[in-house]
Amino acid sequence: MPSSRSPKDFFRPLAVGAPQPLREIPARPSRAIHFFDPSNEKMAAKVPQLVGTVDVLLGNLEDAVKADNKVAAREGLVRIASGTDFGPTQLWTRINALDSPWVLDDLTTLVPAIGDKLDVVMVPKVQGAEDIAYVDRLLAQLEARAGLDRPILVHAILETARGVANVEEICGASPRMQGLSLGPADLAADRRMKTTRVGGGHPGYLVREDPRRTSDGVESNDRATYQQDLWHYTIARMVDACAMHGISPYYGPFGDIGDPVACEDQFRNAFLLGCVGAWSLHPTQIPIAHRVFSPSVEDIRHARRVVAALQRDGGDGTGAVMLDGKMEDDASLKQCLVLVELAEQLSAVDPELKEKYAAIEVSDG
Ligand SMILES: CCC(=O)SCCNC(=O)CCNC(=O)[C@H](O)C(C)(C)COP(=O)(O)OP(=O)(O)OC[C@H]1O[C@@H](n2cnc3c(N)ncnc32)[C@H](O)[C@@H]1OP(=O)(O)O
Ligand SMILES: O=CC(=O)O
Ligand SMILES: [Mg+2]
Repeated sequence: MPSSRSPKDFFRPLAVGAPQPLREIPARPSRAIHFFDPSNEKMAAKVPQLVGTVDVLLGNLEDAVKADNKVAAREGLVRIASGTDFGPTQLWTRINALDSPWVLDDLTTLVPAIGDKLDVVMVPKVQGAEDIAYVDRLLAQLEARAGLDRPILVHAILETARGVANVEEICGASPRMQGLSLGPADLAADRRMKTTRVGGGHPGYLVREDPRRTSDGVESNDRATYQQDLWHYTIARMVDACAMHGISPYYGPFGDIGDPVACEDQFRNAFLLGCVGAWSLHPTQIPIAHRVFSPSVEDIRHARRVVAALQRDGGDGTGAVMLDGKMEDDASLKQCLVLVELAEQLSAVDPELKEKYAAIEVSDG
């Protein structure tokens, strides 16, 4: 709960006539948040065919859209959203930064025109709870004027040092908060990190094995090195802050479009640490994110076996059992239930996965 609003006011609409804030953020699958530039005709033309093949389509208005194209991008998004039936696919937008000359027009144009279709507004370069409070109030006023019956949710990008320092208060700043994404490119610049890439690792960020002496006492130069994850600390902080506030963490962009293997590794690290999805910048990154952020058949088989073992013969999930030589108890059951519930949510939107998960046979023992 943020300190700026008293608990009794936290779930009150911030404008007369605005929709009632949600008490719980619905866990809708969002394995890939696919970015497109609505001012780019080729990309825009691809949007209708991407509907149904990706969990989230995001019309990007901020970085990567040329300053001269900001108005065209905003208008393009209104046109695309008005003319497209998004079916099961969510529609998000990334507005311009709060100190930019475009953001006010972004919100005052989009909410009346397509507010009924917009699920989430992504806000870049969020520094603290005050940024979320500003967007929260403005959205409430615009929703009230537009007569919307459900609140538009807010997603913040974690891409400034101050934002990272304030991550907990950002997550708890509004009942609209849906999630956070790591923004490694802006964050690296803001922190004055000495990297030049958009996400991913760096060969210089490593640990080296200790020197080894051969039997005749000579030091071997053959020392293994292990590249480390530059983003581990920030992702871990983000995951904890999001879990504490019941919202979702995401890895952001992976700029090396031509390296799907490293992209998959970076996404998987985020998945294992607790993230629910990542950004896709190019159509080739959509299947990578969908694959990584969907638990494997093997993991679901194991998870169901643990659940079955602890609930066998009317068991209530407490106590300890042995399965394949390993101890399973209340805590491992909870981990397995995370995967089982995720498989159920994904089955509701992905018929191929539904079939795969449904075909899993769980053996006894
Ligand atoms: C770094 C911090 C951040 O803020 S990251 C988020 C902001 N950046 C973005 O949103 C970038 C989005 N992606 C892009 O601009 C492009 O994919 C980039 C990376 C420039 C590559 O484009 P391009 O050289 O055209 O790729 P390509 O020739 O392989 O494209 C093949 C066909 O696919 C299309 N395409 C490309 N990207 C998208 C996309 N994101 N969504 C929909 N369609 C896309 C291309 O237009 C091209 O189409 P066609 O086959 O020629 O008709
Ligand atoms: O907006 C994303 C980033 O990495 O910067
Ligand atoms: Mg950024």
